[in-house]
Amino acid sequence: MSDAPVLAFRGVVKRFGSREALRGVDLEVRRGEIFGLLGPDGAGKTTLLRVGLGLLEAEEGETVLLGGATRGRDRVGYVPQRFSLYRDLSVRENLCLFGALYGAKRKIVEEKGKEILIKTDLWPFRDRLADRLSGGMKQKLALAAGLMHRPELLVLDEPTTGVDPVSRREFWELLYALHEEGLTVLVCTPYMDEAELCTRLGFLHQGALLRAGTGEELLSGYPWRILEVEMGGRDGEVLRVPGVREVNAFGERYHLVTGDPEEVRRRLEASENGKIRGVREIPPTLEDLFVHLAEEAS
Ligand SMILES: Nc1ncnc2c1ncn2[C@@H]1O[C@H](COP(=O)(O)OP(=O)(O)OP(=O)(O)O)[C@@H](O)[C@H]1O
Repeated sequence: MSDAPVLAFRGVVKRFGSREALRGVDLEVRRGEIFGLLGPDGAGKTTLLRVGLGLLEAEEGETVLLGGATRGRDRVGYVPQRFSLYRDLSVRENLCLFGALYGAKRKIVEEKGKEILIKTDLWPFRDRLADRLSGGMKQKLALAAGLMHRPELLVLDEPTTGVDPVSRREFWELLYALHEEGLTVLVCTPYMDEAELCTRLGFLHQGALLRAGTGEELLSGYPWRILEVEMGGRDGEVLRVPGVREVNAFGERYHLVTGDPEEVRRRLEASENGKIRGVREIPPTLEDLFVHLAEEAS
């Protein structure tokens, strides 16, 4: 049964009153992957994780955690979105508390805590109050707490939201190191750059899973081509020549979505717009794909 999914959702529907937060989600998270659940605020990511962990009950469908093992939840580490640690306890005290909650003996808890604090580079800060840690360190401590009972599956809800870029990178390096050691990871994020770090991805939009697959698989299904235009100034409107389906701004660079880049390039050149500094075709990104899927679904 080793290739049975670690977590499976089948036709899951979750309603809050008349609002359908999950609309028939089918998804499998397999052992050994870093599965990234992507979607904007309100897409249903947190709800899906909670249903998967049995913290919320779905109205329809089923979820199977670790093949339906009894006490399966004890084999999962959950790092919720909001900081869930005790601010008036030190880093080490927080970890010991989490370890004790899982019933391990004090000596084992302390040894395990030390090992995890070293692994997460928090050992030098072990006596600092949790409240006095930076945002990035708080998130690492929340992660450390989620590891205290040696889970097989680690579930993280937007762990790097509001964390600075350097700490975000460090956090992902840590996730990779844990993954190398055999941990399966399910992480949800609104950040497209983090999507590229996952081994497989699912796009959630208004409670529906639009697609799942590796980045490569997903991008191979993108039906359009992208022209990137460098502009001297911000004026995307002048780029709406015939043949352009969409204009997306990235600062002073614009991505034009089109089925015919050669024709659009000719038209832009013929327009003799002095602000256009350069036009080149680039491969579509996951962000281009997600915008496309979201529009198609709306
Ligand atoms: N306890 C609740 N009661 C009522 N509505 C809820 C509840 N929890 C979530 N919702 C609604 O369900 C939808 C999905 O919310 P969810 O928190 O799962 O989204 P999300 O993708 O995790 O976004 P965010 O990043 O904002 O948390 C939203 O419309 C939200 O308002």
